[in-house]
Order: sequence, then structure tokens, then C-alpha cells
Amino acid sequence: MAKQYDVLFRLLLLGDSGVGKTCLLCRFTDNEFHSSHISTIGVDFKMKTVEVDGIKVRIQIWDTAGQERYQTITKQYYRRAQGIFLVYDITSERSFQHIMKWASDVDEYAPEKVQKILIANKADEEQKRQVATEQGIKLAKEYGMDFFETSACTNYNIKESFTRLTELVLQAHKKELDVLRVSINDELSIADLEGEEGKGDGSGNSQKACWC
Ligand SMILES: Nc1nc2c(ncn2[C@@H]2O[C@H](COP(=O)(O)OP(=O)(O)OP(=O)(O)O)[C@@H](O)[C@H]2O)c(=O)[nH]1
Repeated sequence: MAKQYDVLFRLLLLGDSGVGKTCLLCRFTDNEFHSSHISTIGVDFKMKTVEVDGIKVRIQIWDTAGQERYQTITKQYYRRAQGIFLVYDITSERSFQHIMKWASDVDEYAPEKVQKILIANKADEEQKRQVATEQGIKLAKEYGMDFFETSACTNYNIKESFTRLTELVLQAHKKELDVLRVSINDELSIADLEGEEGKGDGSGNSQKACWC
């Protein structure tokens, strides 16, 4: 059977509850947006294949609950991630301040080699903005991360930010690409999936199977 992708990566979305992690994921994978907020319970995931520099990359994107009470569960997923989106909401100064806490958790629980980018979501809500673009740029610089303002609502910078993180992960794992290369038949064992594609985390924890 012809291979459908060359390499499989795991990316993780982190940030406070309500910053738009689920909407970013749904916009990227399904080009959908819904305006209601149903908090993710535990973790959920979606898959998408993208082509970067001629390499077909299957990305498994884990959407975590931003709520404090799920953090014991969500931290267990950090160590298996190759790339992490740290997401805040430009209309919430609080979500921006909390990026430092998310970043320190990543330092503690994620692999050293993990690639990170900073996402300032809800860029369409200019009239409600509490965090200036310059503040985001400055913070990203301090942490050595790339920075994107995005809008899941208007589809602004969504493909660009997911593609960029995928590129960074590919660069970081160049030497191991041969090891990571998988055939489609190996997908389930290599990915060590906890559920089937599109069925959330398989534990029944997922209330929101990406309705958005
Ligand atoms: N205006 C605007 N609203 C957005 C955007 N992205 C998400 N939202 C809204 O923000 C709310 C929260 O979005 P979610 O994606 O559910 O937030 P989350 O970060 O996944 O939240 P938790 O699952 O609780 O951690 C919803 O009402 C979305 O419609 C955006 O880019 N612009």
C-alpha cells in the first residue's frame, strides 16, 4: 500500500480556558468556527496531514483543557509532544500573564527538545484588546519563540502558525527522521493512540469532540 505520510508528530495546545484552543484546532483541521464555548474536559485530539519541504507530515494535535482542575491529566501529555502552542487571548490580560506559568510547566514536564510558539488569538477583537502586539512580541523574544497573532474566527494566520510549528519540529528532528518515518500500517502502534481518529481521547473524557 502506498504510504500516505512520511512522518508523524504530536503537537499540543496549551493556555487558559477560553483563549480559543479548540477553535484554533477546528479551524485548522476542518475550517470550522463556532461561537459558543464548551470547555474541553481533559484532552481531545485531531489529525491532519500537511506537506512541508516535500515531506508529508501527519500531525496529531492534542487540545487540552485550560481549566486548572484538569491539569494533573493534561500534564501527562506534555512529555509526548514534539511541539507546543502557548495560547493567550488578546482581550484577556490575565491569559497573557499566565503564559509564564504555562511556559514554566512546559520546562518542567515537556522534553528538552520540544519546539514552542506563542499564539495571541482573537486578533479580530481589536476593540476589546487588552494586550498590545508589542507585548506579545517582547515575551516571545524573551522565551526565544516565534510569535503569531491569530483569529480562529476570521481564519487569520491559522495555517501559517501550524505550518511554522511543524517546520520547527521537522528541523529539530532532522537526524531522527528515518527513525520517525512510518508506514501507514504502523500508524496505530507508532502513534500509541489512545483512541481512534476523530473519537477524542478514547477515554470517554471528551465532552467536546470538536463541534466547533
Ligand atoms: N472573536 C473570537 N472569538 C474566538 C476566537 N477563538 C475562539 N473564540 C471564542 O472563544 C470562546 C472559547 O473558545 P474555545 O476554543 O472553546 O476555548 P478553549 O481555549 O478551547 O477553552 P477550554 O476548552 O475551556 O480550555 C468561544 O466562545 C469561541 O467562539 C477568535 O479567534 N475570535
